[in-house]
Order: sequence, then C-alpha cells, then structure tokens
Amino acid sequence: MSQLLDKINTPEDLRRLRVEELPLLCDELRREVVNDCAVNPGHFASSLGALELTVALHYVFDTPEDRIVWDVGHQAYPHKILTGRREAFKTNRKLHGLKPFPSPEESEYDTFTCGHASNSISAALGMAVAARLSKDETVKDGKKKDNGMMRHVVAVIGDGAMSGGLAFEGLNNVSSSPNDLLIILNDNNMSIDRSVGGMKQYLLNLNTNQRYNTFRMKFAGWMGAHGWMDEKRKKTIIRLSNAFKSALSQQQNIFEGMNIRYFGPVDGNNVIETVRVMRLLKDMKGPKLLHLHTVKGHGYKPAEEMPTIWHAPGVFDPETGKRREVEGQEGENEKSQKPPKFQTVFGETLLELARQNPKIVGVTPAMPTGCSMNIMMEKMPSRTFDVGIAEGHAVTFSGGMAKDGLQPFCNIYSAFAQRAYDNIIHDVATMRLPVVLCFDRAGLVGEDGPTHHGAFDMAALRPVPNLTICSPMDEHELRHMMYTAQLPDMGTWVIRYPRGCGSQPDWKCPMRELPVGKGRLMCEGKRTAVLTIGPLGVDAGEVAREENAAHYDMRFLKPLDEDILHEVSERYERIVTVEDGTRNGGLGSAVCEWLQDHGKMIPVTRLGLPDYFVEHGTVNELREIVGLDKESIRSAVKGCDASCANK
Ligand SMILES: Cc1ncc(C[n+]2csc(CCOP(=O)(O)OP(=O)(O)O)c2C)c(N)n1
Ligand SMILES: CC(=O)[C@@H](O)[C@H](O)COP(=O)(O)O
Ligand SMILES: [Mg+2]
Repeated sequence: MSQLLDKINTPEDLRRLRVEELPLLCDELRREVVNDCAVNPGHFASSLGALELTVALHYVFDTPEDRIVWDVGHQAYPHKILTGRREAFKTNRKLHGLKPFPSPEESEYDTFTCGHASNSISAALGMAVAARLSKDETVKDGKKKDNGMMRHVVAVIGDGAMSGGLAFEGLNNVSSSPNDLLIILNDNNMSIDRSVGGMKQYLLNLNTNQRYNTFRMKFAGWMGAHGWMDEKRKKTIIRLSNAFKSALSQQQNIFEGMNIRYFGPVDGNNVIETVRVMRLLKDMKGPKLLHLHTVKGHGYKPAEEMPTIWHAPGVFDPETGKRREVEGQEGENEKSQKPPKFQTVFGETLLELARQNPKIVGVTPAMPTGCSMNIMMEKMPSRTFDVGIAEGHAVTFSGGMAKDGLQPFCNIYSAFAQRAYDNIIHDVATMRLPVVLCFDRAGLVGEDGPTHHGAFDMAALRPVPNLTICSPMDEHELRHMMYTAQLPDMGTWVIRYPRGCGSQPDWKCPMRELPVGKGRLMCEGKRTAVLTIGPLGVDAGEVAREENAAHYDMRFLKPLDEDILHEVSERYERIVTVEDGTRNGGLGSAVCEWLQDHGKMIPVTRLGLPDYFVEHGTVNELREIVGLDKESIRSAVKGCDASCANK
C-alpha cells in the first residue's frame, strides 16, 4: 500500500497534492520502481536518478497538453507509472506488454519516439515552433489572431545524450528560432559507462552562483510583469549577466553565448527545489536551459555505487541488491562450459589482434561495456577511444585514422549505426579505407524492441560500393572474419553479429584467413538448398540435415559467392534463404537479383524480418512471430512457403 501513489492515476491527481507531500510520493514511487524492476528487469538506474525531476515536471506542467520530450526514454519508468500505466508497468518490456521506451502509440503523454539518443532537443524545438505558429494563426487580412494560451514544451536530455551531434544541431537551431523551449539537462556525470569528452568536462566546471541565478530570475519576472521586458532589454540583461558570470567563474557559458538562458546547477534529486525553479521558469519567454545535477541510481545504494552495472541489471533481490547471475557474463559461461556472448568473443579477439598488429585501434560510441571493447580499453587505453554517443563521428574519426595508417575497429550497435549511414558511405567507403565496422546487436535484440532491433544494416549497406559485408555463423567464424578483415589491402569491412550467446563453448580457436566472398557447403541434400547468413545458420543447418536439404553458410553478403549460386541453381529445385535482417534488400533479395540477372527460373523462399517494425519480447518469442524459429524454417524447407515466408 502506498499512501499517496495509490491516489494517483494521472498527473492531474498528482497536481492535487501539496508540494510538501512530494518527497513522500517520490519515496513511494521509488519503492515501486525498485520492486517492479527486481522481478521484471529493464533499465533501472537512470529512472531512479530522474524520478524527482519527473514528478516535478508533471506537477508543474499541464501534461499531456504541455509536452515533455524524453531523450532515449530509458529513464521514463516513473513517467509511465504516473501517467496511467501503473498496473501495466508490471508488463513492461514483455511481449504485448508496455513498450520499452515512450511511444506516442502507447500513450498521449509520450510525445515522440524514443530509443536512440540525442533527438529530444530537435523534436521539442519542432513542437515549440508548432505551438507558436498555431497560436498566432494568420487571418485573412494579414493580421495575427491569438488563439489563447500556448502550450509549454520541455526537452529532457541527459549529459550522455548531450554528447551526440544531433543535440548540438538542435541547440544551434534553438538559439536562432523564436521559441520558448525549456531544456532540462539531467546531468549525472554518467552515460552507460562514464561520461566522456569536452562537454562533460565543461558541465563539471559549470557552477554558477545559485543566489545570483535566483535574483536574475526574479528580476526578469518582475520586469516582465510590468511589461518592461522587450527583446532588446532581454538581450542586454543576458549580455550583462554573461559578463558578470564570466568574471565570477572565469569562463563563458556556452548556452548563454548561444542565446539560451542558463539556470543552475540545481539539485535535481531535491523535488521541492526542482519544483520551485521549474515554476519560476515555466512562463519565461525565450529558450532556456535548466541544469540539474542528479545521481544515477539515486536512493538505491547498489545502483548509486555501480551505475554501469545497474543501468540494466537484470533480475535482482530488492532487499539485498544481489543480482541473479547473467548468462554469458563475468566468466560465468567459461565455468559452465556454455557458449560465450558474441560481444565477449569480439572483445577478447580484438585485444589478441591488437597485440599482434600495432596499427589496430578500437573506437566505440559510448558502448565500451556493451560491446566489450572495455577489455582492450583496460590493457591499451591509448589505443582505444570511447567517443561518446556519436556514431557518425565514430565512423568519420575512424576514417581519418585509417587514412593515415591506422587500422580502426569501430564497434557500433547495428541500430545505432543507422545514425552514421552517410559517414560510412562518404567518409570511409568512397576511399575504401581499412576500417573494420563491427555491428553488434545485429538482428533481433529482444526486449528493447523496434528501435533497437538491428534489422536494416544489410539491406542499407549492400548497395554501397567498396564494402565487404559478412556475418559469422558462430564464434569461430567471428574470429576468422576479424582476423581476415585486418590483413593488408582488405578495404572496408562490415562484420555483423547478434546480441547474446553463440554456439561454440570452445571459442578460442586459432584464427585463419577466410577467402573473401566465399561461403561454405555445410551439408549436401536433395531438392532444396538452404542458404543462410549469420548465426541463424545453426538452426537452419539442423533443419536442413533433418529434412534432407542442402545447407550453405554464405558468410558474405557482399561479395556474394557466385559459385555457390551457380551450383545451387543447377543442382536444386528450390532455394530457401534465411537471414536475421529485413528480408527486403538483404541476402534473399541479393539471391533473387542474381538469379534474375542470370536467367535462372528457380523458386526462392526468403525468410527474414518482415516489412513492419517488430515489437518487443524475448528473441525466441519474436522469432516465432516473424517466422524465423526452427519450426517456421522447417515449414519453408518442406515447401509450405505461403505460411511462413509472408509472416
Ligand atoms: C544513438 C544511440 N547511441 C547509443 C545509445 C545507447 N545508450 C542508451 S542510454 C545511453 C547513455 C545515456 O546517458 P545519459 O543521456 O546521460 O542518460 P543517463 O542514463 O545517465 O540518465 C546510451 C549510450 C542509444 N540509445 N542511442
Ligand atoms: C537504452 C539503450 O539504448 C541501451 O541501454 C540499450 O538498451 C543497451 O542494450 P544492451 O542491453 O543490448 O547493451
Ligand atoms: Mg547521464
């Protein structure tokens, strides 16, 4: 039982509380998040850190009419609970349950798609401009008609997300378009791993006098109330206050320099203080940024102490903070002789290769632990670069290093690499630079859902000249591919592999060179040939053997193994292709194009991800839904194309 939380179904109920009641509400809300996440795991520490600011936002602003735009959305669990989804939160991230990140499809309180970092400022600016334009509707005679109150728009962005280029583009535009946007910078000095870069350092140093800020807010409010605050005066005050603060703190304020008024830092885990400041800023004209200091994992000691692990800790005991051992992590699988995670094999192999090849460097945009590049980072800090949430930069930066003699392995989660599409084409592929792009989390990722499935990399990159694109069926193949990619004159490689474990417990095989663009025959068969790329080849191979079909592991999407295609089109009656990317544009499409171009009339069944955004759920549940589980593959191999190919 929760004394206050039980009374709240919507933010309207929250706004009926007295401000002094908010700390108790926060305690109750925190207990709820902890207890729910302990049994139904998800993102955790970020929500605890953002809990007070969430309560304050819904308390001060008239949501859903006023707009809150979250960034990434992994910190939005308190927001979900306060916006009519308390019961449903127990289904968070489960198949058909609440979505992993805020989504306008799910709730009117969720204003924009969340999942990929750094878009909140741009999206919120769009909404703020829309609010202005729809308020001042131009009527026939050219005069403006005032449609009444204008909604408030708030962007909430973390210090990690603030390192993304898109956030800077948004800020740049905020400073020049007329708008009343409020940006809440939720600064906990953490990304998933430690925050990195110049902005992080700048924010650490940014510490203006709080009494001065309060005075300035009151003074500006007083001038406004008397109708004395026009644009000219506002700019003069900002200039004067900038000069004053620069003198006090020995530094320029970047935001103020960009015409965005800066307030803070304020203790964002103090709900009463946060409400007080938000109320002062709510109706202030022009763009403004409120800098909140928060603690990632606030109020739950294990999470405060180890925020990286508690970013998404899995199942745990809420009383003791003991986490259930996670498969494939922290050496567990070595003890138990289970196959390791692909990311571990990547991390260990990269270090091994870097020891042999002094040109190798590692680049990760903010995911050193997630992709296991932290293994190399620990041993070779000067040759490993966490560049922050900056996928485009990670690729171009790798291009620059490759141009001048280094051999970068740039590891990006497949879905996040979508942000770097042109960097791959323009800044790497055109020059055929020796960058090895390793796309982790390719294929279905499970509970993170549609924004995070690595669905599009193969289809998006296949048409790009100069790329070698491959996907390993298992851990051994991953090692061979990484080894081959770094050999001289190999050009640009994309190696994609999925989240989770592979199939080879004894993964530490000697590495060897693979023939580029050559697949391998795994088993002979009759009538049907199954062509696979990536780890689905393990299940598809088993099915092929059981159903007396041939199985080829294609290994390479590009160059495509034409010898295999000649062979199967001559020897078999049907082809089934299996891939864990979108089937429109990937391996299946490539095979069909080749057959068409060579005048071969052989039926092809293409299994892959469908032409809709696949929801969230466990990988096994989703494979069944999209027709990539073993039984669906079997149906396709046996010839029941219609039922499985078009799921
Ligand atoms: C484009 C993109 N790159 C990487 C990620 C992975 N990611 C999710 S949350 C996060 C850290 C965000 O840090 P911050 O914004 O400071 O939020 P905090 O968790 O500290 O509250 C990262 C790197 C992502 N979601 N999107
Ligand atoms: C919110 C976000 O984008 C990341 O936290 C992501 O969920 C990490 O995924 P993994 O758990 O696969 O590393
Ligand atoms: Mg942060």
